[in-house]
Amino acid sequence: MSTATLFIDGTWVAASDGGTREIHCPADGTLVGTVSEGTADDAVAAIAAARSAFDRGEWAAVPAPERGDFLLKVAARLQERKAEFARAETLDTGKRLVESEIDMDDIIGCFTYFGKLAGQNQGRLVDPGNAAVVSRIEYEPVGVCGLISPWNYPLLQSAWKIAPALAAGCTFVLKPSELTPHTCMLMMDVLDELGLPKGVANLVLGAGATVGAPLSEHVDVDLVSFTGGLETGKRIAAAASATVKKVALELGGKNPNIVFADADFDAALDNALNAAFVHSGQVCSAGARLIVEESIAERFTDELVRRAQLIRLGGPFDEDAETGPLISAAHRDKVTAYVQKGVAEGARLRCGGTWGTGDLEQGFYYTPTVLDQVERGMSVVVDEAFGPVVTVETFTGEEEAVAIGNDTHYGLAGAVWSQDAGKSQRVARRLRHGTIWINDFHPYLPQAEWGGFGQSGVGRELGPTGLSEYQEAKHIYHNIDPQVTGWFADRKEEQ
Ligand SMILES: NC(=O)c1ccc[n+]([C@@H]2O[C@H](COP(=O)([O-])OP(=O)(O)OC[C@H]3O[C@@H](n4cnc5c(N)ncnc54)[C@H](O)[C@@H]3O)[C@@H](O)[C@H]2O)c1
Ligand SMILES: C[N+](C)(C)CC=O
Repeated sequence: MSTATLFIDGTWVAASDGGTREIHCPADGTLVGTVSEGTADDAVAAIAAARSAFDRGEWAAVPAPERGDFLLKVAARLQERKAEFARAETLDTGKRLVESEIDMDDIIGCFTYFGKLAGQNQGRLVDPGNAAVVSRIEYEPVGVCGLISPWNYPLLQSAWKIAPALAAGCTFVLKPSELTPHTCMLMMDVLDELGLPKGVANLVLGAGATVGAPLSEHVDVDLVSFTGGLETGKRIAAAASATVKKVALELGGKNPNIVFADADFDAALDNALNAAFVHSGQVCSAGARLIVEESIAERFTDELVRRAQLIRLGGPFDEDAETGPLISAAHRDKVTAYVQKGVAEGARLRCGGTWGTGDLEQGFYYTPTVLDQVERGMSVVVDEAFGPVVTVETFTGEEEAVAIGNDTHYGLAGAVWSQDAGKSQRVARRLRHGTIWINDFHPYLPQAEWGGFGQSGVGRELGPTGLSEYQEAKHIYHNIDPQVTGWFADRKEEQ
């Protein structure tokens, strides 16, 4: 691709200062491509294009069912180009090709879901209790949206924003992570080739503080929807408050995976590995906090450690590999320091805690890590690792399981493993997290809301609420038989 990789007002342009950035595959350091490194001026130009397109009203005026049809065409085109997209995602992130293919299926499912939902909510009539009044609620697009996404699921997390924004009739400026831009560029290509009016979809690339910040600060942006880390989320919410923007935040998690003694042992164990180590733990909902009932804890942990040591690390196209690298050297340093701090605080390192060796030295591999003998309050129990690190805590009985599972400032997701349906349901209801799986881990559905309690975020993506985030409810109250109210007397005779 050329370095004209910003998409502003329907045109591919280079950064205004000619800046570029090389993207390297984290699995082996190979050069994937060179893209434009946008400036703050580029972000402001993209906002202006989105504002002008919104104010012209072309996209919002398209009837909602037809906007939905457009999303269904996007889904069909993504299906046709699935292999190209999956390969690009894998090269940018280092994740296994099969994972990128699964992500593509989820992305296609997301566009299909919002495509069908778009035409379904045409407002509602309200009974005003007065025969002379027609009162109705209409849902209008919120306006210009700033969409900021992370590197772990670059297109998927962007799709969760793009699809409902377009369904609602909004215009947007998308800013993906500077580390993983390629699939978002391909997405703009699809939207453009399918004829989305110019200025409706805009893409800026570059560092968060430079091209991301204007999306939360600029007065012409009506909503900022952000997925990423807690500290960045706080900065975005604070910046957005100056113009009272709507803010949607999808942040991190420290997600409890609670295993009762009466769980199906093999299924719980296998899923505990998935929960913690899929995508090398770079998943917001990773089950990084394993909480096991005391009576089975030793056997469960021993087996977890044995199995974790068998996990095969490797590059995205290595068919024997089961999980891949971390995203960058800087991130691997962060995970390394995180584990070292935990050990210094008293956690016992049962396995992992090392970098990949041999061929893996070309990439940013970190071995699956299990820490036990941890205490509530230790940094490894409180903070998100966002790497292949799981801590093991123990409990006795339901009360303690719930207390430990809720002992976090986050509240994104969690799981309960038990063959006692009543107990699982009771515990699930009491856990303060946005998603609870019972006897499963990780599935998410486009038709089910996703988001966090506590400091895991504000608002919801997916499901009907995921569309409402991009809409304003307007009440139109029509008095068809206006009368003089007589509230203020007409004192003509006194004048
Ligand atoms: N809740 C969810 O659904 C969900 C999903 C995926 C990832 N996450 C979270 O994302 C985090 C990992 O992603 P990350 O490292 O890319 O996060 P990050 O916060 O570092 O970056 C996310 C995005 O924000 C941009 N950004 C950084 N500073 C900015 C600023 N000042 N203004 C505007 N934009 C700015 C970045 O360039 C990037 O595009 C983890 O904490 C993970 O849990 C959450
Ligand atoms: C939301 N999810 C699970 C797809 C990705 C989180 O990092």
